[in-house]
Amino acid sequence: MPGSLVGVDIVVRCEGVPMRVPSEPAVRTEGLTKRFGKTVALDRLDLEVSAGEVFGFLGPNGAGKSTTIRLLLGLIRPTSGRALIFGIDAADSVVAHAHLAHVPADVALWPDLTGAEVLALLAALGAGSDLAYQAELVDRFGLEPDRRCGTYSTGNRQKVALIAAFARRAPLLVLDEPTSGLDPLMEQEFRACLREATARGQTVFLSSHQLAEVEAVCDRVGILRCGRLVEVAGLAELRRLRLTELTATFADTAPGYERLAAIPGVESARTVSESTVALVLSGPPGPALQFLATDGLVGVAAREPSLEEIFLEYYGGSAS
Ligand SMILES: Nc1ncnc2c1ncn2[C@@H]1O[C@H](COP(=O)(O)OP(=O)(O)OP(=O)(O)O)[C@@H](O)[C@H]1O
Repeated sequence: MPGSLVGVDIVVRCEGVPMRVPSEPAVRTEGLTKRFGKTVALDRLDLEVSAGEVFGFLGPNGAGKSTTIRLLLGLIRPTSGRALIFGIDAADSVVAHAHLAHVPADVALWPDLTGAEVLALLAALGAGSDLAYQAELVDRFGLEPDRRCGTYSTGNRQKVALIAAFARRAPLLVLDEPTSGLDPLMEQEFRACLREATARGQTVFLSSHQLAEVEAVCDRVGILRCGRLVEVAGLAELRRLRLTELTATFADTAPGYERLAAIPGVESARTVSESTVALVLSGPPGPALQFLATDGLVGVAAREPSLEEIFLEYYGGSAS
């Protein structure tokens, strides 16, 4: 039995369990902690994801993302604290799994079954799937359903798991690095599926390394570092944490560092080339623009920080 499908297996046993109306938060963790020997994989995580939200869960390798997801799925027991899925203790996995669909980071499938057979099996095991939508997704993801899973690439295995999860009518989707094997076209399809899921009212808990993806699809983001949640914020809030970079190009020599660094609101300045300087601003750009607006100025560009830069800032310049 492929380990990655353990979550799906649990759903089998909850057929017929009545779906609870999700009035509780989709995910709530209270002091959730997991130690493996001396390693503190997750340290007192307090997190709440509202029903209907798309929540991005970011962190470098080893930060504790997969441990959190395994705790949410009830696959491992917390050392202390607890995780709740729509108010149900994740440890009560038979009931909790009736409310979620899961896509693991490493999708393992039965190698001798075809994609179509695996999808049929997963739909039959689950607590309810939309088969017409599943067939539509097979087309949209360009999956060749008649091939045996043993011949599928990583991306194709991921497609099977995604199609099965998106077709499942579960109020919570837990997606662990779901697009790492998909090409850009399929990533667009994935994003369309996410929009359709949220339009149906489903909640999405998305663990990802792909910052552009998180930026494109998530309402809020939690950043995990060494097992600790260092930030939970909306994307706009996260961007405000960072400074703005202004690049100015002159016809001749750009002003020197000392003069630039003295401008109010300039956090730092660097020389890009003899004629170009880059300023990092913490406040309104007026004073810097006034200083720069001389006859010699030939170009100026302001840049909003990407989530990646914000993310890297948390890790002191290193994402891993
Ligand atoms: N079964 C285990 N036994 C011992 N240590 C473990 C176990 N599972 C995870 N860890 C450790 O717990 C920490 C968190 O690991 P986890 O897999 O949750 O990180 P992650 O954020 O998912 O990383 P990645 O992005 O690389 O998947 C790491 O230090 C890891 O080595």
